[in-house]
Amino acid sequence: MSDQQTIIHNQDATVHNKVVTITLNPALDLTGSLDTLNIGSVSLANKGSLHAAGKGVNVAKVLSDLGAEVTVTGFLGRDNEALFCTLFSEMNAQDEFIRVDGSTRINVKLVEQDGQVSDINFPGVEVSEQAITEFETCLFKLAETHQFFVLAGSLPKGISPELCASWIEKLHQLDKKVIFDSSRAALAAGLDAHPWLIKPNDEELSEFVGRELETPEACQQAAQDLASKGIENIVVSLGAKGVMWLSKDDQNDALWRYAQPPKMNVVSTVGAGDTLVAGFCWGYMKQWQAEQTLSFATALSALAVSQVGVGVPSVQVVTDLQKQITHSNPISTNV
Ligand SMILES: Nc1ncnc2c1ncn2[C@@H]1O[C@H](COP(=O)(O)OP(=O)(O)OP(=O)(O)O)[C@@H](O)[C@H]1O
Ligand SMILES: O=P(O)(O)OC[C@@]1(O)O[C@H](CO)[C@@H](O)[C@@H]1O
Repeated sequence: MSDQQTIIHNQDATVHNKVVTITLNPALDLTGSLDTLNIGSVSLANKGSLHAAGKGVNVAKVLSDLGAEVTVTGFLGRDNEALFCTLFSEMNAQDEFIRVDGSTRINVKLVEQDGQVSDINFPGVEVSEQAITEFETCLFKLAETHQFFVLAGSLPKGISPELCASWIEKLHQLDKKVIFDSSRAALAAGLDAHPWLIKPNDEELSEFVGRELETPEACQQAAQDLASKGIENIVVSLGAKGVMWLSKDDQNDALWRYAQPPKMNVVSTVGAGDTLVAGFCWGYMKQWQAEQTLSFATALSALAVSQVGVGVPSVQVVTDLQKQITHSNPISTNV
């Protein structure tokens, strides 16, 4: 890493320990483990679990395990909030979720013995105008005392992609670091709102650019097209193949870094992307050098696939895994 890149990565002098995660459409994840899923007939689950989740909640759990002071917000159904409240209290998180009428959705995750996961994600509760106003007040109050915001997951009924994008833009105008991880229309609208870091997976990137991305070079080209929108960090996750990260240096040159995890014993990949996001956020909060952030986040996410649900069972295991991450040379081109 050149001195200049180190300076760019470390340009914020303050070390941060506080972060806000925003989950507009949280979920209770009902995970069932099966030998094989029989589509169109009966499948028997060997075991099951129900836990509080949703992308931003998962990111919050990982950051909290790492030692961050986490505030969680978004919209939560009043009728089945108990598992969320228990989790937030275990995490010692500040609960700023706006309560809305109805029940938070239950998403079904069917994990087969070979690690393949079938996700059935439901739409979620309807959010009223009044709840939106309450949320906006809460969000911009939190902006008075926080620098890092992670907005992750899909949108519930009542929140348009444009409204979500307007929150990202406003946080950007306030000079906040917004990490944005969504998909489909929400991702498309949010990309024009100057998020500071995005983490599409290769499929989401392909859907956004409207073409197949069969090689790392094709993914890189698509990400470079996005960089022209003024997004500082584009992290493309590639499942078992690892991570590609595009950032810019002072000369407006694109700088690519790549990290590949070792082969893992896959139990469930649900939440691996959220764990990667949390790892990047933590590296920035701790002002680590870029290579350290990348290898840590990659190791953290690789470890996540060896368990059901998210969380950091041992930082030592992450550190050991970090030593097994391989990197290719960064590619430097003009954006
Ligand atoms: N089979 C695997 N083996 C090792 N590491 C993995 C595996 N799958 C995922 N990872 C790690 O987790 C990261 C995120 O995974 P992935 O690209 O599947 O994200 P995602 O599609 O956003 O995941 P999610 O299921 O949480 O939405 C990868 O970049 C990689 O570092
Ligand atoms: O419908 P969204 O918000 O895109 O995704 C929701 C979700 O699949 O994401 C998490 C895993 O990343 C799960 O905990 C949750 O069920």
